[in-house]
Amino acid sequence: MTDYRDHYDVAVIGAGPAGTAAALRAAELGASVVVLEAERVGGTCVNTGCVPTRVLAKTARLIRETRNADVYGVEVAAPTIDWATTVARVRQRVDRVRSIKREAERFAEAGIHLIHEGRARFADDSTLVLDSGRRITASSILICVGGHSRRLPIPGAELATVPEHVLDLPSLPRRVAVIGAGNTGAQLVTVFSSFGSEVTVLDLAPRVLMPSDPSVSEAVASAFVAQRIDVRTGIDGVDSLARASDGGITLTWREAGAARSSEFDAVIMATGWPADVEDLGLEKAGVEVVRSAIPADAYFRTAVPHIFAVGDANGRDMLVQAAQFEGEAAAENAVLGANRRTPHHLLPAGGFTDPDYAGVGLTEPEARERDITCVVATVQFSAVDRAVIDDRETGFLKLIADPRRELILGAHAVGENAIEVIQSVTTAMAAGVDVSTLANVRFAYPTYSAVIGMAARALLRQAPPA
Ligand SMILES: Cc1cc2nc3c(=O)[nH]c(=O)nc-3n(C[C@H](O)[C@H](O)[C@H](O)COP(=O)(O)OP(=O)(O)OC[C@H]3O[C@@H](n4cnc5c(N)ncnc54)[C@H](O)[C@@H]3O)c2cc1C
Ligand SMILES: NC(=O)c1ccc[n+]([C@@H]2O[C@H](COP(=O)([O-])OP(=O)(O)OC[C@H]3O[C@@H](n4cnc5c(N)ncnc54)[C@H](O)[C@@H]3O)[C@@H](O)[C@H]2O)c1
Repeated sequence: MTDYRDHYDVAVIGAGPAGTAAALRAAELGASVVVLEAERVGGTCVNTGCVPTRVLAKTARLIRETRNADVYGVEVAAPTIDWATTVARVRQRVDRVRSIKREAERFAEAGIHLIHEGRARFADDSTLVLDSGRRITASSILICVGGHSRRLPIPGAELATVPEHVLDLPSLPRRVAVIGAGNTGAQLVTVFSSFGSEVTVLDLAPRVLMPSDPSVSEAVASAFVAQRIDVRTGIDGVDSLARASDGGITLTWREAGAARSSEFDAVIMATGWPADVEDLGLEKAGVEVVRSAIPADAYFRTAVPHIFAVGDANGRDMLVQAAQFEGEAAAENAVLGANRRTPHHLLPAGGFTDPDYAGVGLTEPEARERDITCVVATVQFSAVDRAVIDDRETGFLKLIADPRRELILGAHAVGENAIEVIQSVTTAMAAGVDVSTLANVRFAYPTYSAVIGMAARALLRQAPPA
């Protein structure tokens, strides 16, 4: 039986990517560490986020490829989705990924106590109380609680499905509305459209994937329209959901000053990701919440210096790769009293729509705001042999560099393997590779990453700014 203590050097609330990385690093530095997890270890990413979404994206890819197989002389019957099997496959892959991550075993091997006794809440700035009643005190507390989806505060919101519960839909919906065209919503749009559902996507923002480079938003939205997805961006607001007489859901929204409504079998609300702070008792610890997240400084310290907010909880870069390096840095700052920061400008990210998209670094508007003379080159996938060979000509890579072409400031891609292409550019950026070195790298033939060399050479060909 585990011999739990009353006091630890470090208490970590949440065993997602942030909490796991933080706890392992703190233990490596010699701290006594406890991890308090209310649900399954692994957090959003593996249980309800990235991993299930990626399995759905693979399923979507399979059905699209099967539909086109006859072009290659492969004769197959028109494919359809067996929803129960699709859901079972997602769950099976999630379990398999969980089995290789082995968080609980790694904690045990590192001497970390993992306590599963419900949710943790602050009683004061050094004391946490679990649902079971157990009290834990710690010299440093790392809040790694992640977030949860947001239901709009409108009548009938309870009829909507939030992204974490998409797999609980009883059957594949014929008509789907996705509210919110961020990373989560856009990917679900592609999944359901590929599965054969009629999809409408609505967003208050003027374009899909609003934080991405505008060229990415434009390309993904054009592809959606070509796939007969009803794209409604820049709407004035969503008003209500109501049960329709046929058992469906009537969604009412305002657009261009007029009220509109339509019926759907499922309405998915992918409208944001507030931190999971509602019942955390933060006020008892003197920690504030601003715009649904816990403000933290560059070293992840909250206003209370021995309490840190890490990963999705601080609302900064809600990505696994950010959560992990923030967790490690925060652990070092907590245990060693260090001031370690993290390289947030080098965070590649993307999603599996049709076509895929990805980006790293500054968008073109951000780069131009800093220096209007920055140089930009875009190479279309239709000029890349491998993309033509594979019939994947839709897409591009955009590279942005400083006027002297010494630094790559950003890279944005749409198309097949966009994320892998962007990852290679990220490696070059992390290594401080200048554009002429990148232009001279040899790329294997025929590859998608060859587009990187082409874009680098295109950047060099541009006239220097006057
Ligand atoms: C649909 C979807 C797809 C995504 N796809 C990607 C992707 O492809 N790539 C990517 O980089 N990111 C993706 N993300 C984002 C990614 O999942 C998050 O950025 C990441 O999981 C954040 O890690 P975290 O440790 O901060 O929080 P979480 O992973 O959310 O973990 C928080 C943990 O804290 C626990 N907890 C919360 N409150 C308490 C409490 N009071 N007491 C005890 N335990 C508590 C929770 O149970 C949970 O296990 C996706 C997100 C979603 C929703
Ligand atoms: N592949 C990935 O890397 C990945 C995947 C999913 C999520 N994430 C991350 O998780 C976080 C949450 O992502 P998300 O997509 O769930 O949320 P988000 O906040 O990024 O996007 C929510 C979208 O909903 C829209 N919206 C909000 N209120 C609305 C309303 N009333 N009516 C219509 N539209 C409305 C917003 O304009 C926005 O476009 C983000 O930081 C994201 O980067 C990453």
